[in-house]
Amino acid sequence: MDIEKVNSMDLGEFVDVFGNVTERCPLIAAAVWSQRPLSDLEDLEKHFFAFIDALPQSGQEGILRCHPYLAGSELQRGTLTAESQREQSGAGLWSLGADERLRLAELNAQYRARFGFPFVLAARFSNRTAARRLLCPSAQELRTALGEVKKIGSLRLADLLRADPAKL
Ligand SMILES: NC(=O)N[C@H]1NC(=O)NC1=O
Repeated sequence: MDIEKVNSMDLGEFVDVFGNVTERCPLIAAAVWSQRPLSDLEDLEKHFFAFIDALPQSGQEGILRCHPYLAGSELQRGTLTAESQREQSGAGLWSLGADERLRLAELNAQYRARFGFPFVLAARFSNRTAARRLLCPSAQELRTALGEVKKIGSLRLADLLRADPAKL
């Protein structure tokens, strides 16, 4: 997909295509649409991130709260968004053993209790040092978690832009 195609989309089409670049936050895509014409694909990503950065803390925490738990019940039930399902399954979270699933559920619960939003990690870049984030000061952790939201968004945008426009 090229930038001319992106700039030619009406609001409905744009939100259909880009509405889940930030998980369950189509409002961000709607806001980016009103910034057209976009100069290039980098500009598109920049507007998503600028919107997130400009939100008050309550809005930034709201974005994090729209994310599903990693390896949570939604993954088991198959009720995640298509993107999350792909990312979490691809990172092996679907096939965790019972012990690992329990350990992750405990970490998710501890993290949620400490920070007030779910633990967010770009699962496709996952590594096992992530549990250390539980020990971070809250302001630092909010920045880290939003950085993960942006990594997830970049990967989702890259997938969409690689996609054949004829299939969109
Ligand atoms: N909680 C959380 O990090 N969720 C996610 N991360 C990711 O890469 N896909 C998700 O659904």
